[in-house]
Amino acid sequence: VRSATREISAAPSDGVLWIHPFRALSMACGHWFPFPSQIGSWDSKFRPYVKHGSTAVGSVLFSRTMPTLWLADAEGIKTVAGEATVFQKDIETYKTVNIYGENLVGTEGAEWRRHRRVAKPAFNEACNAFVWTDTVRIVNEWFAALDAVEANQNKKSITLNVLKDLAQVTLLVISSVGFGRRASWQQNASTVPPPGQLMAFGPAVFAAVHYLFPKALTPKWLSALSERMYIPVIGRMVRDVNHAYEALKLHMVELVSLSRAWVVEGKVSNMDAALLRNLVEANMEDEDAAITSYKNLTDDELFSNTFLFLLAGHETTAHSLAFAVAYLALYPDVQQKIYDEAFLLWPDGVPKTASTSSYGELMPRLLYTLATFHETIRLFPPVIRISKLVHADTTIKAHRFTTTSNGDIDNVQDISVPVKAGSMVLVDIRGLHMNPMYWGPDAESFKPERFIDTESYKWPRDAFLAFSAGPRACIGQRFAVTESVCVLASLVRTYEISVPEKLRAKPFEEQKRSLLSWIPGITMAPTNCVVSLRRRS
Ligand code: HEM
Repeated sequence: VRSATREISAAPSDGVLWIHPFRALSMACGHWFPFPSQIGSWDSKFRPYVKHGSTAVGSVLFSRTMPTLWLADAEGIKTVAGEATVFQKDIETYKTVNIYGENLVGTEGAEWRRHRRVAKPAFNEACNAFVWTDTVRIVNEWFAALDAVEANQNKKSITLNVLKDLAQVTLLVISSVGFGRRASWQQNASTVPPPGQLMAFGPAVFAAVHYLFPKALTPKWLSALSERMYIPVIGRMVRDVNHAYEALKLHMVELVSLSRAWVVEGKVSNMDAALLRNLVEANMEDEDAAITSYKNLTDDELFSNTFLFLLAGHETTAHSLAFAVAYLALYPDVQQKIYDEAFLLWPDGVPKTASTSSYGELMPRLLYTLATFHETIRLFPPVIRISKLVHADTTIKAHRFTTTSNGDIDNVQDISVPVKAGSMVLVDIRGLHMNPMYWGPDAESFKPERFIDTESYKWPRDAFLAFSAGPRACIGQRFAVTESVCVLASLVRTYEISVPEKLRAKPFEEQKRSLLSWIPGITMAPTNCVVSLRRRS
């Protein structure tokens, strides 16, 4: 440990990192340990960097006696994100999502390029236009369901935890745009599965996401054994996990078979379910050749990417939207500005359907809504950190500084931190987002205006990393932003969002603590986005 500490001694050391930041234990006890002032805590924000007066802080990962450098520095992170051969993904940490095989997020180098080249062409402006039209269609279904609840309860407003509904919205959007599956809003766990299926589509995806960690932690022999004999305590759960993944696989087989048939019969247009079509076509090409052609996917990779996109394409966006809705309940002035923006677009209310051209016309007019979404994921980035393994000796730029009593950063000095091959660099997204060097002394406050450029101010692009950066940046960034802006504008145009009745008399800080509470999970997961919705006249 001592020699590992010496290797990164140019950065101040925070000591030993006892818990691997990407293991299940880090998620299980992430709220309490490491303590929030320590590096590696899910809730440390920028505190450890202030403690050490440096935007680069060293520590040693105990389980691998590996020197690790934590970075909350825009300049240093730009190098790490940009130099893809020196800083490679620590793919070990992505095994959890490799349930069905290798996929885009969990591969590196030539393998990763092969997956990315297959998927990338589907993420274009035509796809974003479909995201817009499908989101309008799906939020209308959601609003109709909300109105039905309101009418049933005979009340003027309803109170609900929006996360479940937003997960449903975002799942329906990725299923429709990416995979051509137009599922109904009404599906839930008790929906009778269609013939040949074990569960309805939506519930199968949610169950698989719910059981992601148990699935990754259960050895194959235990899964098989649980189907043959009674295993006390955990047997039932293991069987439920098996059931969920089998149910999802059956749906994926159906999606793939349909798409394959359409491709063979030449029935698909270039735009329809482009993501699925790309994956399927790559799987069909060169069937007899060895897997050396870049545009080729094995069956396992086809299913694994399908699962990955269903998961990554809805979970992060749903969590971000739920935090955003909680913020809108807490900050009525911000909500009013979104309403004003949305009213100009839709004076008669959100239309029941939208044409694909409305994306290009309306999206650029929702600048404040976009700023609000960005500000939400600055404060609550779903992915809070990314690990990279260092493959060659190199140096990383960072800064030393002092902090004044009002939180201002002072005496900033450039430093260069040498890192050796075999070390790990942890890109601390939440730390960077809370760094006052870029976001000012009020970096922890919610202010969408900081994402609006003016003549004298350009918001610091390099200090915003919610979608990562460089070649491994999120492939679905524009997809997520289009969908989220459309959901937020439509929701605010249709409903007034407020803090729920039982919190109204409480002090603001308590309301905030309650509505913005979260737990560590695959991503930062909101736990209590309970708001009151009243339909606007
Ligand atoms: C608010 C929503 C989203 C956020 C904040 C987000 C964030 C991120 C981040 C930080 C990464 C890099 C992860 C890493 O390197 O470990 C990433 C990668 C990825 N995201 Fe997203 N994402 C969002 C929505 C989406 C959507 C809607 C899709 C698909 C439709 C998607 C698909 C992916 C995929 C496939 C990757 C892996 C890309 C690669 O490694 O080449 N994401 N995302």
